[in-house]
Amino acid sequence: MSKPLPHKIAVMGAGSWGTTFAKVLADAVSDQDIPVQIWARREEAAREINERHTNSRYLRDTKLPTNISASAQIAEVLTGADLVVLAIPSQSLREELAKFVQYFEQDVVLLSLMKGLERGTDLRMSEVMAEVTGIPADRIAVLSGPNLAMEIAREQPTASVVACSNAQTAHWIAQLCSAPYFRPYTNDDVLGVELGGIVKNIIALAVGMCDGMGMGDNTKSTVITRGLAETTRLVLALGGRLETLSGLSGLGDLVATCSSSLSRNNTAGRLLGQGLFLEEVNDRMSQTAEGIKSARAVLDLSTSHQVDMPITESVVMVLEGTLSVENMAERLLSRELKSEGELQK
Ligand SMILES: NC(=O)c1ccc[n+]([C@@H]2O[C@H](COP(=O)([O-])OP(=O)(O)OC[C@H]3O[C@@H](n4cnc5c(N)ncnc54)[C@H](O)[C@@H]3O)[C@@H](O)[C@H]2O)c1
Ligand SMILES: O=P(O)(O)OC[C@H](O)CO
Repeated sequence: MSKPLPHKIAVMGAGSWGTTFAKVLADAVSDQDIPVQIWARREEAAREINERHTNSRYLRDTKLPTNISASAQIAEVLTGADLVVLAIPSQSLREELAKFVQYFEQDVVLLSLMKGLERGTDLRMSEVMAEVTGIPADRIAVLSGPNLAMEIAREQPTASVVACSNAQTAHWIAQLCSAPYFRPYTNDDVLGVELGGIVKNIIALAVGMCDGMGMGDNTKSTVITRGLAETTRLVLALGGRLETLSGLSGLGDLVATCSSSLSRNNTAGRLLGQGLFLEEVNDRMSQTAEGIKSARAVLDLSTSHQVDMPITESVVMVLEGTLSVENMAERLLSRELKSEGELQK
């Protein structure tokens, strides 16, 4: 028997992707009378969405569907929601979830849109969600793919992946976010899908650095390709599947993020490559660039599983001030020669 439609969908986070994905959901379920409600931290943001159907801070002139409402009250948004979508910065998830958990409905399904690894624990967001809420894995899913929010807000066609250990849950969510301009596939390799989305942010920082230093397409293509190789080594060492990395949440997202000036990680890398200090870059970024915070956690995770991730390691060194961007290429190119096909640790 298939799972019944939800009574209500809650989206926690009124930033760039939370608001855009709320639009995807609202467009997907528009003929089914399912309300979509966004939780915004700021009252003014909630009021703007309700009264003007816009979120101008993040999505400029995008008009949001009228079946989206917003509130700054956590209890109001979560009450009655059978699907809760989480779209806040990864490093704040644990703290925010602790406030949300008391309002979750009995059989709620959680969907993470986040692409970061928790510093200090090296946990993926789906793992933090399981740990904090006690909700079983068959009701925790992640969505990841080449999904630059601004393009999707403009309804430019794209695809994505809904990953859950339970195929029925993944299919249920995929149906709920299948819009004319958004096509979700399903996958049961949650680890592979999630890690692809996390590591590509760090590779995009590295590609941005190359760009900022004026390097050309050969260099950037080399970083993207070898970035995929080190992502693959990590995913395989942790039990994910090789084919996930050639899919939308692996290669697809890596290519989109590393080649787009809309990417915050790519932009942050470019600014570092142009010689700005990290503090200056952080000051200029008004939105979340997950790779900056996750890079150290990814390196720690790889070290604890003896996985070699030289690009990630170099990015961490640049971020932590122990390597200059100018010396990054020399550090990477002077390593011992090896066979291209080595996908093991
Ligand atoms: N923007 C994209 O194109 C995109 C696409 C795919 C995935 N993602 C991922 O989705 C997640 C959210 O990204 P986004 O683009 O919506 O970020 P954003 O910076 O645009 O918005 C983050 C939102 O979270 C809110 N928030 C709630 N609690 C917070 C707290 N404790 N600290 C700080 N902010 C808090 C902020 O007010 C803001 O509305 C990230 O993990 C990102 O990697 C983003
Ligand atoms: O803007 P970024 O760098 O956070 O990337 C956004 C999305 O993850 C692209 O899929």
